[in-house]
Amino acid sequence: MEKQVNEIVDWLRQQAKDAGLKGMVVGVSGGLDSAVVAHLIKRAFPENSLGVKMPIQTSSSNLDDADQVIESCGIDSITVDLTETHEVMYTQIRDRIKEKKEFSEENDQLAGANLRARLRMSTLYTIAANYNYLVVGTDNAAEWYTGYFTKYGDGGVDLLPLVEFTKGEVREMAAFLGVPDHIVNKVPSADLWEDQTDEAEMGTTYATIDAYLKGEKVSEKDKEIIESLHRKSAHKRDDLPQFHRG
Ligand SMILES: Nc1ncnc2c1ncn2[C@@H]1O[C@H](COP(=O)(O)OP(=O)(O)OC[C@H]2O[C@@H]([n+]3cccc(C(=O)O)c3)[C@H](O)[C@@H]2O)[C@@H](O)[C@H]1O
Ligand SMILES: Nc1ncnc2c1ncn2[C@@H]1O[C@H](COP(=O)(O)OP(=O)(O)OP(=O)(O)O)[C@@H](O)[C@H]1O
Ligand SMILES: [Mg+2]
Repeated sequence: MEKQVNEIVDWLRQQAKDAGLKGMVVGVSGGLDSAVVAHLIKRAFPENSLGVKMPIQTSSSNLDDADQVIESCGIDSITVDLTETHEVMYTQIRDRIKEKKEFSEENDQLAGANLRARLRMSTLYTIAANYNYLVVGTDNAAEWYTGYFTKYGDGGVDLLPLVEFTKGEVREMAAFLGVPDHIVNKVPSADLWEDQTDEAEMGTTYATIDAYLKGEKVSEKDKEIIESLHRKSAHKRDDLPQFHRG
């Protein structure tokens, strides 16, 4: 694992150099993937890395976990509470749609959830612009393949250092880097609504997606779920946006 970590750290430094920028910023949720990225950017840029906590009705236990991640790698940090921003913005948007009597109860939860991810993206880019930093994303191979991220939200980043690593490999990397044990073993959650878990929403497990990506055999049903998620999210991985060419 040391070799992979050193390679990523070198790559991060090279990316900053190529961009003519000084360092990197990441959102720290208290989850596994951002814990690993926070450790990696702190290693790459000890004096020019920043972890940003951006609670939106976030539980105190996730906030504690984010603090523990920050402490475990010693990264400089900042907190921008977006709870009120989200509330004001989403209420206003919903009210205008409701006036037209076109509000969808069915789509409400996901629409509000994706707005959370996009407010965090805007916050990270605003901070990056101040510090002359790049914005680092946390997607791993399983999330990228299945499109389990918000387009222009947590998917709206400059670099994806973990995109070739399975969730299991990210977990191993976390243990190697000294991420606290209970975060290494935490149930993955996008934390976009109460009790959300990635695996319940996707309808399959990370272990299964990891196995599939490594070319191992998985059940026909799991294969169908994974391939369907992959197909439906192709637009998120393609060159963006699609151009009309006459
Ligand atoms: N074929 C197509 N060509 C071009 N664009 C297309 C399209 N189909 C949809 N779209 C556009 O994409 C939008 C839908 O995509 P998107 O907005 O991303 O939304 P969607 O994929 O529906 O939802 C995001 C998913 O990612 C999960 N997520 C989000 C954030 C963080 C995490 C996490 O793990 O932490 C997980 C979240 O729980 C949810 O399952 C549509 O509203 C439409 O604008
Ligand atoms: N409350 C938050 N504060 C700061 N950043 C956040 C917050 N919630 C989500 N993010 C950002 O969105 C990214 C996507 O969330 P995701 O849940 O996939 O990753 P994670 O929480 O780091 O790990 P896991 O998938 O194991 O929960 C996070 O890695 C983080 O960069
Ligand atoms: Mg999470």
